[in-house]
Amino acid sequence: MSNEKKESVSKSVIQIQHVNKTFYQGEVAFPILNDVSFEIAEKKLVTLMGPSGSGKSTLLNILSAIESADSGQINVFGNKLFGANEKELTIYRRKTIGIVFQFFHLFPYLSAIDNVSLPLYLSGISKSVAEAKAKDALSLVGLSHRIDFTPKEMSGGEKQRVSIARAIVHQPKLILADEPTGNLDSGSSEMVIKLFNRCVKELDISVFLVTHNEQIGESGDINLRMLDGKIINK
Ligand SMILES: Nc1ncnc2c1ncn2[C@@H]1O[C@H](COP(=O)(O)OP(=O)(O)OP(=O)(O)O)[C@@H](O)[C@H]1O
Repeated sequence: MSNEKKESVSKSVIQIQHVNKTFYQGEVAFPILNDVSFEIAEKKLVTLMGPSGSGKSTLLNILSAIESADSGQINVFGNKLFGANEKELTIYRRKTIGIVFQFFHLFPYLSAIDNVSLPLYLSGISKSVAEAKAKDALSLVGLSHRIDFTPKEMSGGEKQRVSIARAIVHQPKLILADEPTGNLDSGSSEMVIKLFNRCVKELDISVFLVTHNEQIGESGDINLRMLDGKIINK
């Protein structure tokens, strides 16, 4: 192996090798991921585009440890997901990743600061420390003036910024986002993408996002394309 090759492998923080996933309806098999392999270096904004049904969310759900692969190797920041037990996956979800959803998944009757601090609090951090960290995260996404507002009192863009604050509050290594701008107007979408770029450049958090938006899909450091359960560019 050349030095150059060694260097690129050692700096890869997402390594996916020969991943397969099939869903079944009764006896009928639907292969969704077909021998997916790729590697991503650290501190990158990665976009993933592809036609509806091509397997993007399935791949993201596997990286999020929401779904498991049928076979293959999945190594994310040193966490080997394939074959990991539930305890290891819980620690991975708590420490290594933050998730951002298209429809925010915030508690509608809790304030922004409670939405962001709750996961920390539930993981055993004291309420005062959790709230201090949540305030910092909300300040980072430009919502210091909205910490006591509930999602019901916020715009879509503000709600997505709260969910980004929740995703970064525990200082994860990787944000996984499924259509994070799919429910937003163009101004709010731009702000969300700018925030993700700041996560990469200022906080050293990698971002892996699925999008249907061509412009966003071209704007990453790495722009992957999926077709029929395969990554067709790397
Ligand atoms: N839990 C499941 N059980 C059965 N089939 C599933 C399951 N999850 C996804 N599928 C099927 O797998 C295929 C790929 O779904 P997936 O959500 O990964 O595609 P996608 O590329 O993200 O599509 P979209 O852009 O429409 O969100 C679809 O045909 C879907 O119906």
